[in-house]
Amino acid sequence: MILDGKGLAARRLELLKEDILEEKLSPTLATVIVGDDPASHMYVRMKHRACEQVGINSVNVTLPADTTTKTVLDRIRQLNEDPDIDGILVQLPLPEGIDTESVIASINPEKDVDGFHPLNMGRLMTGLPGPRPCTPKGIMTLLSEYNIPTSGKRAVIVGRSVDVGRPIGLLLLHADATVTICHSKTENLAEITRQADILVSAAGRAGIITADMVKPGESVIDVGTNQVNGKLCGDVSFSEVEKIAGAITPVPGGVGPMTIASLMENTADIARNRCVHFM
Ligand SMILES: Nc1nc(=O)c2c([nH]1)NC[C@@H]1CN(c3ccc(C(=O)N[C@@H](CCC(=O)O)C(=O)O)cc3)C=[N+]21
Repeated sequence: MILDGKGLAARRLELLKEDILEEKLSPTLATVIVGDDPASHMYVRMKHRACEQVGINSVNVTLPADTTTKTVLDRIRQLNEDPDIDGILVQLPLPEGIDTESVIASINPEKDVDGFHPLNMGRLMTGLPGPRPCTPKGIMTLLSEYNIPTSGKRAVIVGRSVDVGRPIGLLLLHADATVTICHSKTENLAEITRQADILVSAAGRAGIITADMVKPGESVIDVGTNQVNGKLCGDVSFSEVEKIAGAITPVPGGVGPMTIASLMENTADIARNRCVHFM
């Protein structure tokens, strides 16, 4: 079965649009992009398009690639203090020379739509409510909407990034999965991935998940967004793994659109709660 992230995300955006109207919310998302990386600009444009679709206002701040960390921090302070801004998203990766950790830590945690602020990472770790990182949240929505069980199941994650690998591990753990996080130093990777009921690949290496690494019936979630000869492809060798997996997400059309849907949901949640729910 192919897991249709694109279709599910579209349905969720429709529902969110109705909720925003009914609840008379007027959320505003601010995006901050530093430099001129074409992929980053494309992603930010997609986020603004989604905002338009659901009735979220959006503003963008673009800073030149040679901006100093201090200038980025100053702009974020302005957005933090602006009562008209509900959510702040700093598009990653930031150009070399900018202190990403300080930038993320400077975002008001109440406006942190990505859930990347250390306080919100702590809330995720402990299971307290808070905004959850968008890609992991989108994956959990996809699993639950397709009734793919997690409780007692073996989840194997390939990749230990702070934005995907680690937080999806925690969300799956909170959902009572038995979680293994693999990475570039893992020995006998195929042996481990073959034991999974749910395999999440967030390694960022095209084609690293091959048919021999997947057991029949396994659910395979592909987070890869790799450019290969100008074409977007995932971490999974789709054509061979599709025949073995019980369920699999395509790239494009799988996790990517769910990430954007989660971002819209987080932005609306922040507008609803405004310092209440997350504290
Ligand atoms: N602060 C921050 N938050 C992020 O959430 C964040 C980020 N920085 N930096 C980059 C990554 C990447 N990311 C994607 C979002 C949507 C698609 C997506 O919708 N992709 C489409 C295809 C797009 C295409 O056609 O190229 C799909 O998979 O179907 C992909 C990747 C969010 N990220």
